[in-house]
Order: sequence, then C-alpha cells, then structure tokens
Amino acid sequence: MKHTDIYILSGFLGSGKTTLLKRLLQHEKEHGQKVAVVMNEIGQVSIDSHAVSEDAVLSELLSGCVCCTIQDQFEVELYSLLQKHELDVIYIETTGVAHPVEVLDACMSPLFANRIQMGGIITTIDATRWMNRHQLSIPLQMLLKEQVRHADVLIVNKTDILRPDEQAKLSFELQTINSEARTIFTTFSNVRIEDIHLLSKRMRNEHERINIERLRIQTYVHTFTSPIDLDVFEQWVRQLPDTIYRMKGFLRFTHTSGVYSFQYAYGTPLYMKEEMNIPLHFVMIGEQLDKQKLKQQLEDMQKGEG
Ligand SMILES: Nc1nc2c(ncn2[C@@H]2O[C@H](COP(=O)(O)OP(=O)(O)OP(=O)(O)O)[C@@H](O)[C@H]2O)c(=O)[nH]1
Repeated sequence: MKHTDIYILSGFLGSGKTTLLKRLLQHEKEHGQKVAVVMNEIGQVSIDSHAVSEDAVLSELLSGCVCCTIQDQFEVELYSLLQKHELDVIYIETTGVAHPVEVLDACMSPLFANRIQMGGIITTIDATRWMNRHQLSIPLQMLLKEQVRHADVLIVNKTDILRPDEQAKLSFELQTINSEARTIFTTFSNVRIEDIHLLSKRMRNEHERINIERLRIQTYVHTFTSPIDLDVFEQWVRQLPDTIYRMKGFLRFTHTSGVYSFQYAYGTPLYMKEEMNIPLHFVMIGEQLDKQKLKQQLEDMQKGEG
C-alpha cells in the first residue's frame, strides 16, 4: 500500500510558514510529487491560499484550529484527501497558535493511520519575536516553547534583523529547550529542502532510515487481526511508561462481540462500543517508542501469550 508522508508546519504567527510552504511546493513540483496542502486559519477568510499552486490539491479549514475546535472536520478532510488522491505528501500549515503534538494527534486517526507516515514537525521561528517573547502573555510564551520543544527541524527566520550577539543567545536558548532538532538559521525560510526531507521515508538509504527513528515524537501503528483479552490489555496499558502520551484505536475483546473504540490520554483509558465493523488499527504516540518491543507485546497479546 502507498504511504503518504505528512509534515506539520508549525510556528507562531508571521514566523515564515507560508514562505517555507512555497519553497517546499516548488521542490515537490520539480520532483514530480503529488502533493496536498491543508491550510488551517482561525479566521473565516483564507489569507494564504494563493501560495498554493494549481498542481497541488488545496484543502482549507477555516474558522477553527485543527488541534482543538475542528479536529473532527480535519480527520474527515484528511480521510477524503487520501481516498480521492494518490498522494506522495501532505503539508499541513497550522494556525500560528496550534500545538504541534495536538495536530500530530489529529493526523493519526486509526481510520487511516496505516496509510500515512509522519515526516516530521517543522517549526519556523521569528528570531525577533523570540527575543521579545516576554512581551507576550504567559500562555503564548508557553506555546512558543512547546512549538520549539517538539520540533524535528527548527527554522529560525528573520536573522537579517538580528545582531550577532542576539543570534548566539537565541541559539543557546533553543538548544536548551530542544537539543535534538536540526536547527537552521536563515532568512525567508531559505533552507535546503533535503534537510527537511531527511526525515522522510521517501528517502530510502540506510542513513536516512535511521533518521526516521529520530523523530522527536514518534508514532506506532499496529493492526490487530483477532480479539484480545481485556484484562491482559489493561495490565499492559498500566505498565506503559509516561513517555506514551496518547493511544487510540479499535479493538475486539475475547469476552464480548463487536468492535470497541479505545481512547487513552493523560493516563485515562476510555472504551466505547462501535456500531460498525471497523479495521482494528491501534495508534500509539509518544517519545522513545521501542517499536519492536511494542509490536512483540501486542502480537503476544493477540496470541493469548501477553
Ligand atoms: N525581514 C524578513 N522578513 C521575513 C522573513 N521571513 C519571512 N518574512 C516576512 O514575514 C511575513 C510573514 O511570513 P509568512 O511566511 O506569511 O509567515 P506565516 O508564519 O505563514 O504567517 P501566518 O500565516 O500569519 O501565521 C511575510 O511578509 C514574509 O515576507 C525573513 O527572514 N526576514
């Protein structure tokens, strides 16, 4: 089955996301890739849609944020994009106030998680805004930090209006929050696209495959082929490390018929009976996922050996 790469373009208002998107689209066009762009704006009017050329599929989600208020609409939109088009890549330009992990969570719907591959979270930073962030409200300062903390690639823009001593300070501050991200100081999102696509599964050599495992926030998708024991499953959930932020999916249990949807966030599991027969995809999102071990545990559970 064809997997579609998904990239999340995160970053505060005016930090250079659209400027980056234009560069990415140009690159994809030159490489004959089939692309879709999901643009999310909080307002009712689209501002940046002109940035998307006609050869890319454009989906605009207005009047809400895909990481919270219109998460369901976003899920339906992604599903429909994947159904209608044979896509190589989807770029999601988030609103400046979106939390990147919540957006990633919204992308990883168990309905189609087996058809996508996270390419990474790319965060753009307005260098001056960062230096003056203390003027923002506390929640916005925290959001800025979160956008940095969870990024796989950090693009620091507007360095043309930054003094050298400010650049050194900024670099130190970003390193302190996220030492693992690839950090690029630039202007107008002028980056080597290869630096962003290094995280992509479309790049197939060994060196690059290792990089995929280095995504800060990782995802694992498992597909169950038969029912599992509820007690064994709950025991397994309880012993998971707290670096697993989120799990969701569809399950069947040995003691009862039918499919159950399972949701887990902040340590709290929730089960709900589904009316339809849905494929049993199960999604995990977290840091330092030992995918081999998880795969083995879930397979054992299915064989009744958990
Ligand atoms: N001086 C300077 N201006 C820049 C740089 N990068 C981007 N800009 C300008 O900053 C403005 C905002 O850039 P966008 O790419 O639209 O930023 P955005 O993150 O998409 O903005 P929102 O959609 O509002 O969240 C535009 O006028 C850009 O031309 C830079 O490195 N230096």
